[in-house]
Amino acid sequence: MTSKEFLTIIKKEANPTDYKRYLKQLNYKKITSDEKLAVFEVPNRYLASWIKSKYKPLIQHCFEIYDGTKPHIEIKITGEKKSKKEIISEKAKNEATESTILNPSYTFDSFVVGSSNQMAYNASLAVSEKPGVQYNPLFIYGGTGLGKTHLLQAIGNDAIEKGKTVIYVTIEQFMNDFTFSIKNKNMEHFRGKYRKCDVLLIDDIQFLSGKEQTQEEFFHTFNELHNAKKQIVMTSDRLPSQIAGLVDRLKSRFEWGLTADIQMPGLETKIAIIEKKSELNGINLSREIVNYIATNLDNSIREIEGVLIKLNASASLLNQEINLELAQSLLKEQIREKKENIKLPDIISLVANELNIKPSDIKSKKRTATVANARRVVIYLARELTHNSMPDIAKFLGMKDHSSISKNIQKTNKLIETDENFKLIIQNLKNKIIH
Ligand SMILES: Nc1ncnc2c1ncn2[C@@H]1O[C@H](COP(=O)(O)OP(=O)(O)OP(=O)(O)O)[C@@H](O)[C@H]1O
Repeated sequence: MTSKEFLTIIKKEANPTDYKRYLKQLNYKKITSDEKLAVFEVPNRYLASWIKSKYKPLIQHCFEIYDGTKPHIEIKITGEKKSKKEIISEKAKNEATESTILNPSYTFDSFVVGSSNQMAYNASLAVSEKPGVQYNPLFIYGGTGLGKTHLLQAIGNDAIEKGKTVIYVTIEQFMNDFTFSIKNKNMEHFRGKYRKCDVLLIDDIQFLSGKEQTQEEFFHTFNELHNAKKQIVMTSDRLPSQIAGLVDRLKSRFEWGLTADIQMPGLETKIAIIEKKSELNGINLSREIVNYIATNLDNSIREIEGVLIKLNASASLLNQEINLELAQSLLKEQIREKKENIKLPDIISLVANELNIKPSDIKSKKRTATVANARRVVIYLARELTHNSMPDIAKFLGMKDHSSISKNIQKTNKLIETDENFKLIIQNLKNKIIH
């Protein structure tokens, strides 16, 4: 993203007066190669601290919707130079202390409800009306980019308005905060912070997997809050029982309250979301374009949002109206680029990693149920997400001919229709490869 593109995006998202007076002066410099830190410059210290306190989440949101990254934001003063050591220690401190930064646009009002997310929405609303009373903990799960964080933060925004103390963190931030506190012998502060809030919101809890010490600490945090009837809400890309490397006592606790899933919405809800998002961003789209986007994108709402922003940015950079041709060419280009970037070995390593087998097993002659299943998933994803032909895929996997590829795909399609859990696994893998 260029600095100009960034300004076009944030202009649509921010309050117009704030944009004109302050945000326009943001100069986007670069994102680090690991996509973890985006650097901006502004002319003075006052502006830097104002933007940091008020607009950091929205700036992050712009990255998220534009290209699916979620970097930390650093705002430097033009011409100011910091030593590498200073930058690293600042980043560690930020990671450790950043919490309760909620995106103000993630509210219940801006969330479109349909059958795919009705239960999660109703449960979130009930929790925010009476925290700690019903559904404790609430565990929201589903594929990436389908609105879990949106609902989680809507609960937070609502609870803050009601005067509650809210902590929102990703489990990664909780972990960083924990290790930072151990290192600095500041556990009392850490425990005081997490065990004294009214509402604890934890995003992406699946990353607790395998982190034994953090699980132990989180177990005590959980118990303390639960005993005190404080609300806990977590999100995850899978059910607690499917998080490998999570101790049983946490698995069972996560299912004490309510688990509610979010699925990819059907066509009507997708249309309503596109209409809502374009209205919120002041983007004018004809019904024809809305339908076109809704029927052609079915991976995640984040992807749809990204397309809307890109469409708007291209129209404004080209100084033309948004029309169907522009939408078609943008989508075609996006699909082509994606397919070119996805390689068969990447699919194999991701599937192997997610399904807990060795990548070499997939190309081997092994026929155990786990390996055969993983191979089938690889074949399906390779066909869906790359330009490779069936003979290409067969050759790559060392299989006899393309008829076995086609049989595998038929079997996978059947499983997707009949097995909800399998469908979720496929959807998750697809999203992980695409984003
Ligand atoms: N039903 C909805 N109504 C309005 N906006 C939605 C809805 N579902 C998703 N979105 C939007 O889609 C974007 C992605 O959603 P969100 O970040 O909440 O996804 P997620 O499920 O938490 O994904 P991840 O697991 O990758 O973190 C957000 O900008 C959110 O506002």
